[in-house]
Amino acid sequence: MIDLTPYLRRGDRIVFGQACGEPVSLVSALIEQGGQVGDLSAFIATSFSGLFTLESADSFRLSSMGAIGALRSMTKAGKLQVIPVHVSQVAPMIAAGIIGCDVAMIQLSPADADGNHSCGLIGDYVRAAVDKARVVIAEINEAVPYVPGELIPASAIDVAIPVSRPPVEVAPAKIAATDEAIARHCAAYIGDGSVIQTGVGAVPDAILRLLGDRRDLGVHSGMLGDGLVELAEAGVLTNARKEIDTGVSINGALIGTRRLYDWAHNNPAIRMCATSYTHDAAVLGRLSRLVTINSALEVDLTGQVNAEQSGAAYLGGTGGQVDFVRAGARSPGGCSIIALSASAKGGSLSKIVPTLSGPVTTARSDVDIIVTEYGAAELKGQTLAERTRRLIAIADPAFREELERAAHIIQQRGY
Ligand SMILES: CC(=O)SCCNC(=O)CCNC(=O)[C@H](O)C(C)(C)COP(=O)(O)OP(=O)(O)OC[C@H]1O[C@@H](n2cnc3c(N)ncnc32)[C@H](O)[C@@H]1OP(=O)(O)O
Repeated sequence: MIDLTPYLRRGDRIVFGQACGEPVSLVSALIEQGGQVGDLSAFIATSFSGLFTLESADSFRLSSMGAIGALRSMTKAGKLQVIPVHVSQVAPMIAAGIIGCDVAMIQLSPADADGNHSCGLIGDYVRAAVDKARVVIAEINEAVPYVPGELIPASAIDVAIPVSRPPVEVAPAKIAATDEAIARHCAAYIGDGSVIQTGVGAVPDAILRLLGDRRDLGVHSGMLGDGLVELAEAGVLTNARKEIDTGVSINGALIGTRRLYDWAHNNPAIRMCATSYTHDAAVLGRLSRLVTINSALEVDLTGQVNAEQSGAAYLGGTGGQVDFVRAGARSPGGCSIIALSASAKGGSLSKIVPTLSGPVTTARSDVDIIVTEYGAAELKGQTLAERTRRLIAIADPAFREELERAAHIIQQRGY
């Protein structure tokens, strides 16, 4: 195991590459050795490695922009502090020193003939961390694909650690009947030439499976999963009609399995980008027919969306939701969809609620379309009363009467 202590100072603030770009060897070493250095803090946006546990939290203080993946249990135990921030703002905050970055710990592909390493599986805030850090420690993993796009020159790396081990993989989620029903309603908004932004998981995968008969789909997304490979191989994903990056799928994170990583290796049809490109309003504003699809925990009867907390429990995150909701809703011929199941906890809890139990992630003035397994509620430009009617129509039938009663009280009282 690499000895990190010569490179670290007491009180250092560390930024880790995230998701499947997590530098597993470096994180493991820091968990072992952090206590010897003392007073360390670290930021990571999401983690699927399983390395962050309640015990590992003793080595350094951890913060994140949400409670995604394995980070959820740490948030619950008070071992992880959440910074509410749009994905588009993480890199600028690192650059400005608001999210401290004395040390960048990242995972990269082997270098090309020009001495440049590909960011491989994660673009997003890696470059910002490299530019800001006093020390850049990079795990050079020969199992990481060389994905065209965001490159880090060898000269920017202070400590290069060669490793050879499979990078973190996230297996495709199991698709349930509810996911399929949600996907059908979402897919109705995706036509020939649409440009898709979506996350990874059961609903996005179910949507992609329904698009086999579309022509010339495009992608401009914060992340891509295995589901995209099939569409690309079937000739459906051509990016041919995009106004910018024609012929190329734009993304900031590959979250999937070896199948996706092999497909992306040296593939000119995909570009790994920083969030300053994937989530930037000016870039997104140049795309027509952009359909953005994100998820949530709750939606209230006026269309306010909560993707972060259920009561005191932090379960999700702000993510790129607002960046993409605004972009989709403004894109000519495009739209933005918030897709969620109508109920949680085995049907015992409605996700369409009179009042949110947590914060507003997407404002009702930004919201466009809400989809559940019972249909789509188009809210943009609708009055509060009409929104309430449309949202109750897509709520779980078991809760509709209760929601009608609550709506009546809200309407008498005034919204
Ligand atoms: C690489 C990058 O770009 S980083 C950006 C990462 N993305 C984000 O941060 C986006 C933020 N969004 C999210 O975190 C997710 O989409 C969520 C949390 C909003 C929804 O996640 P999903 O997994 O689709 O929701 P799902 O319905 O499966 O519920 C997840 C859990 O929350 C619980 N839950 C969901 N809704 C509710 C609710 N209204 N009340 C209570 N609990 C709820 C579920 O029971 C489930 O719990 P379990 O895991 O113990 O079974």
